[in-house]
Amino acid sequence: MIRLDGLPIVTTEQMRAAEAQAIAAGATVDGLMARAGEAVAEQVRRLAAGAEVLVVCGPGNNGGDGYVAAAALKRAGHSVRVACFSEPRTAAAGAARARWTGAIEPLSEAMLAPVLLDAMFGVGLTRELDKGVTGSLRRLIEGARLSIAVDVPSGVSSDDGASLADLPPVDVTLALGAPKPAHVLQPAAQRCGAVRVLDIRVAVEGSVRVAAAPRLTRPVPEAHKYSRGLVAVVGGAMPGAAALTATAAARSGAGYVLLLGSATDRLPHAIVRRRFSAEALGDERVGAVVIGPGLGREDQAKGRLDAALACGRPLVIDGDALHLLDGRKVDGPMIVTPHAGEFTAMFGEIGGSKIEQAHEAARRSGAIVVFKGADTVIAAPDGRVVVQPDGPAWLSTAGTGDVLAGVIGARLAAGGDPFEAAADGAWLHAEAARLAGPAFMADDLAAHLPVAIGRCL
Ligand SMILES: NC(=O)C1=CN([C@@H]2O[C@H](COP(=O)(O)OP(=O)(O)OC[C@H]3O[C@@H](n4cnc5c(N)ncnc54)[C@H](O)[C@@H]3O)[C@@H](O)[C@H]2O)[C@@H](O)CC1
Ligand SMILES: Nc1ncnc2c1ncn2[C@@H]1O[C@H](COP(=O)(O)OP(=O)(O)O)[C@@H](O)[C@H]1O
Ligand SMILES: [K+]
Repeated sequence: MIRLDGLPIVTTEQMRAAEAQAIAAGATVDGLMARAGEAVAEQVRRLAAGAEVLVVCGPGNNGGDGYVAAAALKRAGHSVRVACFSEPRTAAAGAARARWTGAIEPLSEAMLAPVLLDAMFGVGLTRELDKGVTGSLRRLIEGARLSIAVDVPSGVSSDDGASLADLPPVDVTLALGAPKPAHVLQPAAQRCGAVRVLDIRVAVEGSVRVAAAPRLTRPVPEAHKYSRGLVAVVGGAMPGAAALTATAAARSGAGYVLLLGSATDRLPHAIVRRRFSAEALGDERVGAVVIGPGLGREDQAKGRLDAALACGRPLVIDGDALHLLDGRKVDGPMIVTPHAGEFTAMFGEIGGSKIEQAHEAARRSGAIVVFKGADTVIAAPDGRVVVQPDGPAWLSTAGTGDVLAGVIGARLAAGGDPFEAAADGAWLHAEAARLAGPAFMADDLAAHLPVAIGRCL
C-alpha cells in the first residue's frame, strides 16, 4: 500500500487510457481485474484480521474486482460472503462472477458483517445512486465495524469529487493504480476515510499531483539575512491581519521581514516596521511583497496595491487586494490566494472540478492560483497542479489565511520556482495546523511553523 503524497491524480479518462496502454502492451482486462481484485483481497485479509467479510458487488468492473477479491479471500480460507443487486454488465465482471463458487445474496436482504467491502461502483458512476441501493449500502456500512471501499466509495463522482449519494464515510479506501480527484476533493474526500493506493502495474502520469512534504535545505555557511529572503508585508486598515502575515513569514525562515504602513503595537521585535512607501517596495533585495491581509478597500488600499503591482518584485496577493485587483496582470511572478468567495468574485463561475477551475483561473490570470478550502488546489498557468487535501478543519477560523499568505511569502522570497513556493507554503501551513492540535487560533499557528519546517530538512 502506498500513501498518496506526491502521486499523480488521474481522471477516469486518463485511467482508461493507461489501462488501454497496458492492454496494448500485452495485458488483458481480465488480467488487470485479477491483479486489482487480488491486491484488494490481500489488504482486506490483513485489515479484517480474521473477521467475516461481506463483499457487495455492483454491475460494472468495480463489482468485478469485488468478485475476484471474494474468491481470493475464500481461497485463502477467509470467511466471506457476497451480495449484489444486479447482474454483471461487463464481460470481465461476468467472468469474475462465474468464478465465484459461493452463494450470492440479494443486496437488500444481505445480513450485516463485521467487515464490509464496497465494490458496488467505482469510477464509472455518472448518475445519482438509486435510493434503494443507497439505503442498503448505508445499513451495511453503519452495521460494519470496518468498511473498505474498492477504488472509490460508491456514490461519488470520481472526476470532480461530487456526491452522488448520501452515505456515511468508509474507514479505508483502496485506490487502484493511482489517486483520483474524488480522493482529494470535497465532498467525496471525506467519504474515503484513509486512502491507500494499490499498485496494479498500470503506468499513470500527469501534471496534477497530491501535495507532498517539501524538500527544504538548511542555510549554507555563507547565508545572511538578505540571502535568506526579504519579505515586505504591506499593511492597511486592519493591522492585526498584516501582523499575523508578517509573524508567519518570520517564523517560516525568512531572513528579514519588513511590515510597511501598519499601526500594530504587538509584534515580534525581529520584524522591522516602517511607514509605507513605494520606494521601500522597489528595493532590489525584496524577494516577495505580500499585500491584502487587512489592507482595506478604500483609496489608501488602492494606492498601495497600485504601488505593489508596479514595483516589479514577486507578489503574493490575498484578501482585500484580490477584490481590488480587477483582472490586472504583472510581468513577474504573482501568487493569488482566494478562498471560494474571493475566487468567484475574481473569476466568476468556472465549470468543472476544483482542479479544473483553479487551472483555468491560473491560465486566464497568468498567476499561480492557490484556491483555498478544506481541499486547497494550487495551479500554475502551465498546467501544473498540486492538491493539498488534508489541512485540518480546525483551520476554519479567522486569520489563518493571513498566516498562509505569510508562509507563502517567505517561501517565495527564498527564491526558486513560485509554483513550488505556493505548494510548499500550503503544505507547511497544513502541517503547522496538524502540530497545533485542536481549537487553536490563528495567532497560535505561526509558533508551529519552525517544527513543520524542521520536518522537511
Ligand atoms: N482502469 C483500470 O485500470 C482498472 C479498473 N478496474 C475497475 O473498474 C472500475 C470501473 O469500472 P466500470 O467502468 O465498469 O464502472 P463501475 O463499475 O464503476 O460502474 C459503472 C456501471 O454501473 C452502471 N451505473 C452507473 N450509474 C448507475 C446507477 N446510478 N445505478 C445503477 N447502475 C449504474 C453503469 O451503467 C455501469 O454498468 C474501477 O473503479 C475499478 O474498480 C479494475 O478492474 C482493474 C483495472
Ligand atoms: N474546513 C477547513 N478544512 C481545512 N482547511 C480549511 C478549512 N476552512 C478553511 N481552511 C483553511 O484555512 C485558511 C483560511 O483562509 P481564509 O478563508 O482566507 O481566512 P482568513 O481571511 O480569515 O484568514 C485557508 O488556508 C484554508 O485553506
Ligand atoms: K466502490
